[in-house]
Amino acid sequence: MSAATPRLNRGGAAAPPVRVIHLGIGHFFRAHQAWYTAHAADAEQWGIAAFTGRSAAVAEALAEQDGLYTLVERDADGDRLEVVSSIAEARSGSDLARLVELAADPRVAVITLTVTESGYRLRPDGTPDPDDVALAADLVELRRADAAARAPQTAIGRLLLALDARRRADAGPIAVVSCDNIPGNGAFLRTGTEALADRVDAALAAWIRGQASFVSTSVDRITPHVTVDPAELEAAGWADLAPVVTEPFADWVLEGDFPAGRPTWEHAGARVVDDIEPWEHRKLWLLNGAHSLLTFAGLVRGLETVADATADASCRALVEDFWSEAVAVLPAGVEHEEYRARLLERFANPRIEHRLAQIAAESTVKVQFRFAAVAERTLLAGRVPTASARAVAAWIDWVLARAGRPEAPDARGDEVARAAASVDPVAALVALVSDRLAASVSFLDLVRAAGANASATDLEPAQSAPLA
Ligand SMILES: NC(=O)c1ccc[n+]([C@@H]2O[C@H](COP(=O)([O-])OP(=O)(O)OC[C@H]3O[C@@H](n4cnc5c(N)ncnc54)[C@H](O)[C@@H]3O)[C@@H](O)[C@H]2O)c1
Ligand SMILES: O=P(O)(O)OC[C@@H](O)[C@@H](O)[C@H](O)[C@H](O)CO
Repeated sequence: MSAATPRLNRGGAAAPPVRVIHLGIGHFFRAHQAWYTAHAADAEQWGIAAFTGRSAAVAEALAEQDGLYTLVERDADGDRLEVVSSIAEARSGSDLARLVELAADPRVAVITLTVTESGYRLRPDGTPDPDDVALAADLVELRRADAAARAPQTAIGRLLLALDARRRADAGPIAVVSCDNIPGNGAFLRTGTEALADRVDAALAAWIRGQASFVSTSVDRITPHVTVDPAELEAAGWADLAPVVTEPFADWVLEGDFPAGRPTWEHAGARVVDDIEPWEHRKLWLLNGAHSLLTFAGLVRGLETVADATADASCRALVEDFWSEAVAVLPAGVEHEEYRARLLERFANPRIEHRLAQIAAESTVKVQFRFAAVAERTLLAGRVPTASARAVAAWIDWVLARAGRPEAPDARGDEVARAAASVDPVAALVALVSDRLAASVSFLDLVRAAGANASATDLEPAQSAPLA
């Protein structure tokens, strides 16, 4: 950066007033919810106080530039740069005093979250795992008599701290909006939050049941974790410590109530619907399911990006077959042909370097929500789930090939390692994602026929060599 290039700043102008709290300042939040909020018709009334989930680094970078950052919309034939101005404050997640202060402010109307699927630390049905040590430690924190001394570490622990502050301040109802790729994310988060609140304080649990609205969302914008060349920004006239690259496409579908109001996100194209399930299934199965399948099949073939795997005929055939099986269990009336065609274009964008290794993280929960969900419904419909069995086989082949290599984090990694080392790894791994499928001998046969029939101990080291 040249000494003369100014860092982004508001030039003394005020940021919009904080009316939204966000937990988890990742790439996606900055490409999606913060962008929608900046494009609301009433954007000047809706500032976001964004808190990190773990490291404070991005909050420190944003704080140095008044919360502003560059969103680079990367199309196949060029970049479009935009400075997004909706983050009024960026804070470390450990700044609990500010979180509590804001949650107790009646002007704050919405709490959004992007903390990844595993960041909720909940089981797939939303219930907390009684053996989760981090949640157990947060329950101890949240029960401390001295409210000011409570210091929960998990995302849901901090959400409970915020909701309790609001209750104690009698600041009125609030909407809680999960924006992670989890089916029924609103009900999922409500189940976990209420169950944990029951174990903290009956008054808090009752308040949450009466005053907190849990909104479900389907969120869509491919946002890879890539860096931006500082020279590109310098050429535009500014320097930025926290730019984000995303695709031009964006979609947001929401179902639920906002009892204290919300930005007019529909001004930027968001849709509020009565029943989100069809939209959510279409997006999670077709887009995220295909991303996961391209990842497992692509990595074992030595491929590195979504665009590379999409261009590979064998990976593409797996995806097309999985799509055909998945659309057969989508509710009637959900458009899918144009959606599939558009997905292929989005995946093939050669300038979006979406690394398969990024999507490989937390694979177990994704296989459960994406492949196993389609296989179970196909069986229930009386059909043979050949394509979703192939998808599960691709996951198992990838798991077995990378045995002992911990590159892709997985909250269930220990269970996966035990299953992979068992005498029947196919049955044991399928049991991790679906009891129903594990009990189906014909499904296990389909998975084995698709290629997932190695035992972890049979693998030669060379088989794991091409993996990212
Ligand atoms: N990147 C995308 O294309 C995309 C698109 C749609 C939805 N999403 C959803 O957004 C999520 C985040 O994606 P991203 O690209 O922003 O990732 P990221 O790595 O840039 O950010 C993840 C955020 O989650 C927080 N986090 C992670 N683990 C946590 C934990 N255990 N407890 C609390 N906070 C935790 C991190 O601190 C960070 O703020 C995804 O997991 C997915 O559910 C992402
Ligand atoms: O970590 P995941 O698998 O939930 O998400 C990885 C990508 O599939 C995802 O980030 C997509 O790019 C996104 O869901 C597009 O809207």
